[in-house]
Amino acid sequence: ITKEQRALIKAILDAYNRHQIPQDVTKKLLQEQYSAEENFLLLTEVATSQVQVLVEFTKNIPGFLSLDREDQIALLKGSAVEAMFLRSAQVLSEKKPSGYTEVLEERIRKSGMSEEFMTPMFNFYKSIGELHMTQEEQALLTTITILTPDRPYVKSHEAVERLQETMLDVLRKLCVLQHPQEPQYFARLLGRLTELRTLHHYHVEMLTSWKTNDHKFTPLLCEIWDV
Ligand SMILES: Nc1ccc(C(=O)O[C@H]2C[C@H]3CC[C@@H]2C3)cc1
Repeated sequence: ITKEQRALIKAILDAYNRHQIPQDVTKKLLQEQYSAEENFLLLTEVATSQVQVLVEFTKNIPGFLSLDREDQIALLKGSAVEAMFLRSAQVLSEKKPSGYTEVLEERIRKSGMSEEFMTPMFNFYKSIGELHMTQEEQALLTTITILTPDRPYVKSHEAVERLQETMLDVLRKLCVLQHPQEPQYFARLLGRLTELRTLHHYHVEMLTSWKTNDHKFTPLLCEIWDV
């Protein structure tokens, strides 16, 4: 790993750790009473807060702000769902003593979300948990998801691809260093990105079913997901 790559890892990890869901949102998850309506409202708050965190994190990805402005928006809109599930999977798989993960899982299960969506989502959470990713790997994998060149409406495909390749190169080297006994570890991480895309598809259906049952979204969620 070169000096520049070490600096890149540090910049991305700092940004990833600096932008987390605010305490007041996680506290609410623990305190509010349980009902499908209340759980849905809390999930809406979690999702909204995760999108805000995602936007702030993305702005700190070295090179992102030098991309074409419209492409920056296209990348954010195209990756929001995947970055959100990646982050919530990482949060849920850290068995924190705060009981936050159990409560979030409980509220997700009782939020009026359809069964057919819940199963793939919790399978994904489990598969992320089994990887025992380091903080750097989590931050880099999220960055790679955001810098996916083939999102809808991305114009300068090559510019995004160059940036993503830089991150993929760093992650590959990091995996070799941090998981020497698992030569396939890097490939397994990238395999999670494929699983994320199927979740993305389920998510669109989940949003539509919530919308048709007149569930309220925040303006930010409506804007980022065009609902
Ligand atoms: N009004 C909405 C509420 C929640 C979501 C959502 O995607 O929730 C995700 C955030 C994390 C908790 C459930 C999943 C993972 C979308 C619209």
